[in-house]
Amino acid sequence: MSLRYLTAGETHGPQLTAIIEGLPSNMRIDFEALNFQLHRRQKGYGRGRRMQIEKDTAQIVGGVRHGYTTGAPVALVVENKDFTHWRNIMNVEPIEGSDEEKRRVFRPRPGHADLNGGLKYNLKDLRNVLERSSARETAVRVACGAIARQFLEQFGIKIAGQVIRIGEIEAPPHNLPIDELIERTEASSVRVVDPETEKKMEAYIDQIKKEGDSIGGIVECIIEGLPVGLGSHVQYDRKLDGRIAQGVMSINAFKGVEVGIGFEAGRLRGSQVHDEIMYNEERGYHRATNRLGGFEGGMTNGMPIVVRGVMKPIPTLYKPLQSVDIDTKEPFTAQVERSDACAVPAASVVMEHVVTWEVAKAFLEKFGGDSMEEIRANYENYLSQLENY
Ligand SMILES: Cc1cc2nc3c(=O)[nH]c(=O)nc-3n(C[C@H](O)[C@H](O)[C@H](O)COP(=O)(O)O)c2cc1C
Ligand SMILES: C=C(O[C@@H]1CC(C(=O)O)=C[C@@H](OP(=O)(O)O)[C@H]1O)C(=O)O
Repeated sequence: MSLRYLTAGETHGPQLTAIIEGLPSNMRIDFEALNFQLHRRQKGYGRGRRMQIEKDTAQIVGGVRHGYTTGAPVALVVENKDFTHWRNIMNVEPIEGSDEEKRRVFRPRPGHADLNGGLKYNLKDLRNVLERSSARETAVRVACGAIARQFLEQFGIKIAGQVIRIGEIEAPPHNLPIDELIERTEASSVRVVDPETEKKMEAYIDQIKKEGDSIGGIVECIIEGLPVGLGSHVQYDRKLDGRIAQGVMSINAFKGVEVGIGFEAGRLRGSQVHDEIMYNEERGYHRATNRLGGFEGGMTNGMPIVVRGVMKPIPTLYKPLQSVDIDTKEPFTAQVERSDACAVPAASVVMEHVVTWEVAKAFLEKFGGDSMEEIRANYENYLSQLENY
């Protein structure tokens, strides 16, 4: 059985819930490290008032005893502190009351799931769509990814993320080692390494917000320390780069994904793109460059994985866009819900964990076992196979 999870819960409901299946037994869970990742997702310049209300922590309610997994499904919940303000609106019982009291949404917001979901599920209160389509759900996706991260870290694998662009402001390229990249982006309000860029991005977000507008950007995830051969060329749905792309595209507001130099590969010649193969005693097989972002044939090639995703601007604007009232069919401006102006730094943390999840899943498929001990033995055996190749 491969690693998988499902989530449930509404953005203004009592909590978000996730069930993870397929984790091995005897894996230590570091609760502090888990909550640190949730905290990282909440930070970031440009977020709205909701993030001041929430104090995300994951409570594990199944599958872990005395700090170690048992091999049973792991269940976890993240509370919505904001629920206290929405208790009546979100009530599962039928309630009397006007549309206003129920906060019924009937003017769909362009760029959101509102209208498509209303039509598809035959829901006349679009709140029944937006409650679930909200990116609030990414809190538990990060929690699941944070557990996957702890699993991979036990094999010396390191994961970093950074913001590459917010609107017109691009972060200058750098060649920092991964530990320094992690340290520098952690200290930045917009998850960049360069303090000058940080200042520019903050001022830019302030300006966009003042104009009642929103802005998107580009984020990058890097994973180092992976062995050759995660994923497979033999079947379309085993190609790990393909699975990562699906994961990234499933994040709210993500409109594109690229691996390594990505779309740039359409402009360059073969001699400028492919990574030449080298060998020496110390490193074994390796590549002179890493333009293909750690993948050939849907498999890892031992170089760091480099994945980028593009996030569109937040759809809810304080100067709302044209829409239609679903009762009267009259033109109207869309309903304004409280909103972020820019969530690109937060989205970079989400993307890290989504990519990490796919990598952990592929790792378990390759070295699968029911306990950490069994997986470690399989892993070491494979490493010696590689060494003797
Ligand atoms: C971390 C994060 C925070 C977000 N915050 C908001 C927000 O405050 N307001 C909003 O309108 N959209 C926000 N979004 C984007 C919407 O959730 C998303 O655009 C919407 O659900 C429609 O999905 P789609 O853009 O993938 O088609 C956020 C997305 C992410 C990843
Ligand atoms: C709650 C989160 O993000 C939310 C994502 C979101 C959306 O439409 O996607 C809309 C906003 O929700 P609200 O209308 O309650 O302010 C964001 O705050 C979160 O990231 O935890």
